[in-house]
Amino acid sequence: MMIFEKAPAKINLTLDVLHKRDDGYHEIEMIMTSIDLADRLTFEKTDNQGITIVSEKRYVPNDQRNLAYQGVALMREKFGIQSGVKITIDKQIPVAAGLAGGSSDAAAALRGMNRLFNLGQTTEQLQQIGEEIGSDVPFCVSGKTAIARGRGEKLSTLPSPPPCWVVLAKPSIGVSTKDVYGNVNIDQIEHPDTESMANALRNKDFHSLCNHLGNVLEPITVAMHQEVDQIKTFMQKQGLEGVLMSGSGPTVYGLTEHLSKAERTVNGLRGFCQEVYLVRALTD
Ligand SMILES: C[C@@](CO)(OP(=O)(O)O)[C@H](O)COP(=O)(O)OP(=O)(O)OC[C@H]1O[C@@H](n2ccc(N)nc2=O)[C@H](O)[C@@H]1O
Ligand SMILES: Nc1ncnc2c1ncn2[C@@H]1O[C@H](COP(=O)(O)OP(=O)(O)O)[C@@H](O)[C@H]1O
Repeated sequence: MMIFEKAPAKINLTLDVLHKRDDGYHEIEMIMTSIDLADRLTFEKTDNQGITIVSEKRYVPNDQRNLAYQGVALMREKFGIQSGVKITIDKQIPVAAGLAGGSSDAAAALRGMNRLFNLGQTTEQLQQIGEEIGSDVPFCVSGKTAIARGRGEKLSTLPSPPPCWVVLAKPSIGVSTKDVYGNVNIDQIEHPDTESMANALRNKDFHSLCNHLGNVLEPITVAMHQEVDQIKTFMQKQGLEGVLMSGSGPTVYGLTEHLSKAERTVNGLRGFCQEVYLVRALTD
């Protein structure tokens, strides 16, 4: 039997840092939403006892560094599963981009193992297991739209955005999430208005949504990499209604209701940025 799981990317509509915790992590409050850009994974039992990863993309790790591998390994350990598992990953989400591609693959692995071995775990139970792998994994188990607190693992669902186009551009630079959080200066933060964003979603108000986008990590990543600002400025000049960096970056996204505007922006971005995508927000 082969199990198929789709693993969508996320973008941050808001990301606020509240304070630094004693465990070294930051207490955050953020609204995330899934987008129609997804990896595709399959899971099947094998006769040997190991975990095998097959991917056409050479930059996807094929051992325990892979978050999907970690998801399968954790489920095998928790439920005493002896059988080997083969994972295939059709990687579509750019890596180390602020789009939670690895976390979404890990979440797909938890769902996939649950189905492959009939483990009967609820979404909440899988989210709890996901916490052990990474802060974004619990959200990715169910995806859609949610506000996340704590380290990112305490979730409440929200209505998804009204239909819109999402233009994504990832400059070819590497950003370390650890370094970005390390440069947060709590006293100088301009906090996003998270409650107004939640209301914009409840009211399906696209313009209010665009006006309340905010990410406190954005100025930190911009200070390290001016390419991020260059993309932001370009998207704004093209008239995209809301423009923001996702997560710790470096991917920048722009939102619009108008396909022609989105396509024009994509064509322009391709002149100076290699990784550009045009997708839709996932609606309820
Ligand atoms: C910024 C966000 C927003 O969604 O996403 P991405 O940019 O990765 O998409 C997340 O908070 C990224 O969480 P995640 O990718 O799981 O980070 P982890 O590997 O758990 O942590 C990497 C490092 O970042 C710092 N870290 C992470 C999360 C957090 N709430 N506070 C922190 O201080 C810690 O120093 C940690 O060692
Ligand atoms: N299945 C996977 N897909 C992508 N990256 C992975 C995966 N497993 C582990 N990684 C590693 O995780 C790191 C973060 O990748 P990713 O989750 O794409 O970034 P982000 O959290 O910024 O969106 C990268 O260094 C990558 O090598």
